[in-house]
Formats: sequence, C-alpha cells, structure tokens
Amino acid sequence: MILEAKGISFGYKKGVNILDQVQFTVESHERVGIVAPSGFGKTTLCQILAGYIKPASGQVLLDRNDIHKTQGYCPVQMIWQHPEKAVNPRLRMKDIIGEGDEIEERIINGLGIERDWFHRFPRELSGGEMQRFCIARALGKRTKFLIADEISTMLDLITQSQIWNFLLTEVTERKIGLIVVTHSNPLMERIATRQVVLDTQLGVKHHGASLSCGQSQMT
Ligand SMILES: Nc1ncnc2c1ncn2[C@@H]1O[C@H](COP(=O)(O)OP(=O)(O)OP(=O)(O)O)[C@@H](O)[C@H]1O
Repeated sequence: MILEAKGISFGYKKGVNILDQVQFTVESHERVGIVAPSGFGKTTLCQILAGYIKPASGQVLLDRNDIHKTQGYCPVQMIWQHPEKAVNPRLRMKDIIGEGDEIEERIINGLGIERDWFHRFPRELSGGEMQRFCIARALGKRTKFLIADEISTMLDLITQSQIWNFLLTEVTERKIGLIVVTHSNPLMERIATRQVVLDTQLGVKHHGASLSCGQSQMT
C-alpha cells in the first residue's frame, strides 16, 4: 500500500500556512522519519495524515483513496505524544482499548499490559502504562500505517527500548508503514529507513536532496 501526502497546505490562522505544499509518499515496508524544528508543524501534519484534521488544500491518499472521505476504521492510526490527551478520562481502559479495531492477545502481551490495568481509569495508570494501551489500540487488525509522534519521550530508557523493539517487530511482520517523529537523533537513526525533512525554503527534502514544492520522490 502507498500513503501519499499530496500538496498538503494548512494553517490554524486564516491566511497563515504552517504547512505549505507538503508532498511525499510512504510505502508499507518503509519506516519514514519526519524531521523539522520545534513548532514547525510535525504534529499537525501527523494529525492530517491520520485524518483528524482536514488540510486547507491537498489530499492524503491511501492507495489513491482520500483518507478524509473514508468511513469507519481508519487504516492510518496515530499514537500521540501525550497518551492522557488521547483517551476518554471517563472510560475504563477495557473500554478505551475496545474503541478501535480488534486487538490481538499477542499485542497486549508483547506490550507488557497487565490484566489488572484493564479495570482502571486512565488517571489510575502511569503515563507509560497508558501509552502501552494507546499503542495497542493503534495496532488494530486493519491498521496499514502507523504514525508515532514523539511516543516514547516520557518513558525511561528500558521501557522505550521494550516498546520500540516490539513495535519494530510488529510493523515489519505485518508490513505496516511507519511514520515517526522524534527529537532524538539516535532513535531516529535506529528506526527510520528514510527521512523527510520539512523545510521552509525548499518545501520538502529527502535524504538531503532538495525538491521544489509539488514534486515527490521515493528514495
Ligand atoms: N490547535 C491549535 N490551534 C492553534 N495553533 C496551534 C494548534 N496546534 C498547534 N498550533 C501551532 O501550530 C504550530 C505547529 O505546531 P505543531 O505542534 O504541529 O508543531 P511541531 O513541529 O510538532 O512542534 P514540536 O516539535 O515542538 O512538538 C505551532 O506554532 C503551534 O503553536
């Protein structure tokens, strides 16, 4: 499958775009890092790619189908930096995890989610425990692309390593395309097979080669 950001422009204020003609493609077997300075619009772009925000212009295409016109379960799932912002505080974790697609037992076990946690409310879990639920919820059977936006920033190094080891195995075995945002260079180097650099002057750069706006290139 191919996920395509096609000429994506967006701004929160009318007439002021933070994303301008962003264009790139990601294939199922790839792990692509999105690189840009803080405040540039990476999270916003992730939300657009996962269908949460509509671009002012442009499209997000999954095998040529517009993701913003797709009904039902979105095959492009996003894991957020702050899990507490991604869960309904009034639901118990068993209901939160049931909000998406069917989640295989292997995923629950692989992420180290304990049975006892299912009966708790989000406020009764640590950030790391809650993030494991959010990762599991995003790995439903129909997920084809996963967007990981600073997902391990708040975790200790051992938990980071466990979660990333699990995620990398999972996306490789299921041929899920991965888009990753992280400010950690070592993590980016470890995870991404390719990087897309968002750049104010040049639109989008791939592997250091500058492209003018509106072009796309697979590297
Ligand atoms: N809901 C919103 N309403 C208005 N402005 C917003 C909103 N969300 C983000 N912004 C602004 O849009 C810009 C891009 O924010 P975004 O979070 O997408 O950047 P980022 O590249 O992910 O930043 P960081 O690396 O610091 O997480 C910022 O200036 C931010 O203040």
